[in-house]
Amino acid sequence: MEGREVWDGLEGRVRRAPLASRHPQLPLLTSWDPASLGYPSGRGTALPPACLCFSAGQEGVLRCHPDLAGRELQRGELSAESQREQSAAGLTSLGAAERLWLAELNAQYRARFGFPFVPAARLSDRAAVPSERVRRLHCPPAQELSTTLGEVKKIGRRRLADLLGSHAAEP
Ligand SMILES: NC(=O)N[C@H]1NC(=O)NC1=O
Repeated sequence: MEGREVWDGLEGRVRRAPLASRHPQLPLLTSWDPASLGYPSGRGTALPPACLCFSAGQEGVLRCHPDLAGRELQRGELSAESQREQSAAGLTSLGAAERLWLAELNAQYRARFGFPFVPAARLSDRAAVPSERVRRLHCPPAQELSTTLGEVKKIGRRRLADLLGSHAAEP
């Protein structure tokens, strides 16, 4: 199957599926590897709209992500996917003190790097999130950008696997 056909087959589902909170296709498209889903690889460039999102820049992709246990969660504005992921990490049931502490860490992180702290929440938990954030706060910016893009790929891969009912999300 050609990449174009793969895209045509997926497009309807992708358009309907919010794979990021505010910009539906971004994490999916940053992470889409046809081979991981059993499609032929090496055809990525045949997925035309897929690359357009990069015009926003890599940091732009990261800024689409809501803070963990942040304002969107408090206001009930998370996408169903983010809600599930943050819930899986135990972040939807924090006490007020813990929430305030995380908000402070979020703010410090964003002030240093210019984008939100993004871990794949489904692979983390309530204890690991703050300690990982403290650790990453001290990383060099270029390394942190690369780490964060890697996390976005993990999020997108898992959301896509959910969407397709696939178990091809590892790692
Ligand atoms: N900031 C951040 O990591 N947001 C997210 N991560 C994740 O797995 N789901 C999110 O909403």
